Amino acid sequence: MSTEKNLSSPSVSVSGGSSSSTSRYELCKGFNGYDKVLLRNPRGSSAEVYLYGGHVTSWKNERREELLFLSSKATLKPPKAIRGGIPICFPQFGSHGTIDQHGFARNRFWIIDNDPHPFPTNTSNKAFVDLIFKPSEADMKIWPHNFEFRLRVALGPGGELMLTSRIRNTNPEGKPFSFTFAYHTYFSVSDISEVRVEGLETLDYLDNLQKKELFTEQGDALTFESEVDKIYLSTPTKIAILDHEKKRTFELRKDGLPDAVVWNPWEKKAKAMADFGDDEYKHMLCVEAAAVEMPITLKPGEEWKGRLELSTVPSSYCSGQLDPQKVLGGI
Ligand SMILES: O=P(O)(O)OC[C@H]1O[C@H](O)[C@H](O)[C@@H](O)[C@@H]1O
Repeated sequence: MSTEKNLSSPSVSVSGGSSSSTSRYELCKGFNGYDKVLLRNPRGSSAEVYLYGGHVTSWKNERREELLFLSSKATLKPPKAIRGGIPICFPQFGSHGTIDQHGFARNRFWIIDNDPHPFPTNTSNKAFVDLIFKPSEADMKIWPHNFEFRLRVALGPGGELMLTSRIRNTNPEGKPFSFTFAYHTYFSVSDISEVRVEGLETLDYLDNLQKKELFTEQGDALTFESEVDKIYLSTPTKIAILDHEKKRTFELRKDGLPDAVVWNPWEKKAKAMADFGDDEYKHMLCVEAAAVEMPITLKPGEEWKGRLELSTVPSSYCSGQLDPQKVLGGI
């Protein structure tokens, strides 16, 4: 079954969030009849978010080109998470803890929050949706904490995709909790051998393929010739993913998320994944804004905010400009 006919196909839609003359989003039925939210901006860019997982599955530019990778074998069958797009890993990233891989936010149903907590709103952003996820009693048996997880997904005027997570500790009896987190973004790339990542050179990383041991990256931009699964520590707020063949550079900006995970399963692991095509590793790269090394701790009443912004620029504009010193200096 093709992805177009499944996870990406819109059907009947209902407008929502009509606090202004233009609606902020449309609610449609997507794959298997599951609800998804469609965001569009007037210049033609768009994004799609399934309520299952609060999961962004599509982000298209003005020319309607898909910018995120979504596997042709992706399914929407709870409790399986959707393979591709932007899964939310919470309250645990990977196997760094005692609960299931990547936590449970990615395989729970979120709801639309039409009355979100006060949010600093950029008036030029007309396309956005607020989602909320609160744990059920069953979730509290897995992870015994009360929380409210608010996710805003917005499409900027220039087609940039912005995700803001706000997680609040609502434990009644004064109990703090700690969590790890990632926006597990799957970027669509023309050919993995033509891709380089700038902004992570010379940094320390934990290598998941080598028992999470600590190493230091060499001075060059990252390129890819084999499986990679690394957690870069204390990374700059800007990272660039250059796709030479497409002459396109993704810019990833993040806030509140010090780490960055880089993952490509390569051939052998790709073949072992039921919801991933054998050759699809050539056309994707995960670069994940994350907080893994130092878990985030919240006391009751406290809130944490983690923000991701994705945009694209022509490669020639960006290449070579993201040297770590400039990036760290915020230039
Ligand atoms: O298959 P999933 O549970 O979605 O995980 C997919 C991948 O996610 C992250 O990038 C981890 O670092 C990898 O170790 C993991 O294989």
